[in-house]
Amino acid sequence: PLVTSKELFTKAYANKYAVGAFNVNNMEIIQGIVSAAKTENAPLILQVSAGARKYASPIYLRKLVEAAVEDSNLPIVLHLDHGESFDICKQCIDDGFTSVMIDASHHSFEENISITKKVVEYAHSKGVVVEAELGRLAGVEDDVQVSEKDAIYTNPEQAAEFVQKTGVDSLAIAIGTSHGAYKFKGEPNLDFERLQEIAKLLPNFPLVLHGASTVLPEFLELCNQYGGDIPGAQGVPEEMIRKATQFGVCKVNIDTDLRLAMTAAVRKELFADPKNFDPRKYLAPARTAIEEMVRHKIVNVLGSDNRI
Ligand SMILES: O=C(COP(=O)(O)O)NO
Ligand SMILES: [Ca+2]
Ligand code: NA
Ligand SMILES: [Zn+2]
Repeated sequence: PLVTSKELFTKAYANKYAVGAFNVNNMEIIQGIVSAAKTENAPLILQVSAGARKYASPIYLRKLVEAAVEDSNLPIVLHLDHGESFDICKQCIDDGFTSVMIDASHHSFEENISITKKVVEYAHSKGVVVEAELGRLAGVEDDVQVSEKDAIYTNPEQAAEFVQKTGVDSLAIAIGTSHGAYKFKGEPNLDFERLQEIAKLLPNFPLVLHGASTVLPEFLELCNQYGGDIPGAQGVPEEMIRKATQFGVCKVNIDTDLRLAMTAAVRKELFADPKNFDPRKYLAPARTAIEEMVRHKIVNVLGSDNRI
């Protein structure tokens, strides 16, 4: 069924695992993710960004997710990723989303609180849960560009005050991750002391990790082997994500690893069969690549297998 993340996060927190939140843009991506979760008996968050709504149009994504729920019978959350305003959050809530993120983290602390509070009031009146963000990730999130200097890590005391004043259901934090395929200049590292401090001040409160793709080398190499040009990309090592799930992180956002898996499979297939012009011939392997990658994440990184 279509569910909110409330119970999913309560169980994830108690058992120290995280629920995968995967960005979706089309049918094959959704099918790949959902079949992986079905195989592994894992709860699932399918998240839609503003860019995805523009690309596929809201109604197609909504209906595709409805089909996924009906076909898989999994507990699935339909979540708005990086909602930029109260209006888009309201629109998605009215459209049947069970969870929305209001990302007002680039505003002042006070402004972030007031916008988030407004979304929480409306969402809760409709039985929908809210994710907000405090702190700034660098990197690219569709059309949200944050430069390195503006990236500010989450302040633990501010996080506690923010949650108390807004009534938000989960909080995306900045501890060193960033969006996209170029996450670290030097060695990858996350501020685990900061994470533990936030978790200590917000016991039993679900934290969200954005920019959590690993940029899996196998797909990076395949992309570059078959005509891609993605030099020097690197993500968050999987053991760091696993570690984060031990300190209150209940939702892990993954988009870039999906993109790389799909692109690698398509590039490889197009090279393999130059005579082919049936899209199904390169979209089916792409779907399978996504399915296998998501199964790997569920079992080896998130720990959300057999949690239904
Ligand atoms: O945070 C993300 C995705 O992050 P990645 O680019 O690391 O997949 N979406 O909101
Ligand atoms: Ca933000
Ligand atoms: Na989100
Ligand atoms: Zn994000």
